[in-house]
Amino acid sequence: MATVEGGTDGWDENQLRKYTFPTTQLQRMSCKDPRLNDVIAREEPVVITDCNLASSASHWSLEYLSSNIGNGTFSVYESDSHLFKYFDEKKIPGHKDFRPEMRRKEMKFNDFVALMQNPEQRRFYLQQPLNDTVGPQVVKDFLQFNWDFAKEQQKRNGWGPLTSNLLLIGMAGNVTPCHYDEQENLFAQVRGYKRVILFPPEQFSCLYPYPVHHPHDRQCQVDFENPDYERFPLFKDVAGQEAVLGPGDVLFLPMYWFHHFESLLDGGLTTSVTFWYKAPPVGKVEYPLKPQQKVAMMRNIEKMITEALNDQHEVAPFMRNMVLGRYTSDDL
Ligand SMILES: O=C(O)CCC(=O)C(=O)O
Ligand SMILES: [Fe+2]
Repeated sequence: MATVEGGTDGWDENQLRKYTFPTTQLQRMSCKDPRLNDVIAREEPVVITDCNLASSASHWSLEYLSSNIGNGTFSVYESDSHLFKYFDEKKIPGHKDFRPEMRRKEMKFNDFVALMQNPEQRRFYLQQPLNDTVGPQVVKDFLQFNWDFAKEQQKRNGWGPLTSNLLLIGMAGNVTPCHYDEQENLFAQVRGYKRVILFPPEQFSCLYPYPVHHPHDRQCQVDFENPDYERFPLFKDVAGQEAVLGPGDVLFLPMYWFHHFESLLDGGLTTSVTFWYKAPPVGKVEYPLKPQQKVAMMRNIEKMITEALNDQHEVAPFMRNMVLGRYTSDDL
């Protein structure tokens, strides 16, 4: 089989894309480190280096998967560029002029393998939740994930149920642009190297997520490769935390943290598996509110206004009327 697979023997700086904003290194910690539980409890991101969460999948090459993953269908995105900017298909009908930059195709795993071997300059990204169509060997690997570790974190932190394990197989250089999700995530890097850049929920105003009614809800509007500082002036103040995740690394990605992922340039394929958990139930509210609670509040208020107006074109003027000149300075 052609050597499109990612390696295991490291990476160098030239494989990272270049951006304008500063970053610091994200903390890395052993799962035996007594500080780890407190870090996760404080909802701080961390790279866990040795918890073997999905190590039983480390042999998931294309060849192995094509023989063992079964005959189910897989969602494979094709993009016009290296950017795979997610959109919510349910929100397109209200946005007649919306033209997604990527398309979803449903195919058998072997069709994806064929595309990987002869991509003809095209860009693809497989993103499919693991389900019960997988073959018995893959079920065995799945059962050997370190569920003890995952369940311990779920219990300790009061997370809700596991909702899905998304299998991601991406081509070198693919980018998932900056967005936030509404679930807790243990993100297991299985094969190849992926860089992640994170921004805390307090940087909401620097990152300018789309309106909630837009198909790109939860995604940042700012183009990291060519920021428009006139439209998005506070992007000048953004500062990230970054890490390169290699095989065996697990990122704890707290809910509402903004994240950008890139499969390293010239690094071959990358394979990752997410462990997404529902948020803990809302307990007793304590003040001051946490930044992520404020982001959740803004979403809820925006949703309520959008629903009540029943016409998304009315949302922007309504919000401007409410805020501009009345809440634009701290003096009043
Ligand atoms: O790995 C990627 O490209 C995107 C992953 C992601 O956005 C997530 O796990 O929430
Ligand atoms: Fe995400």
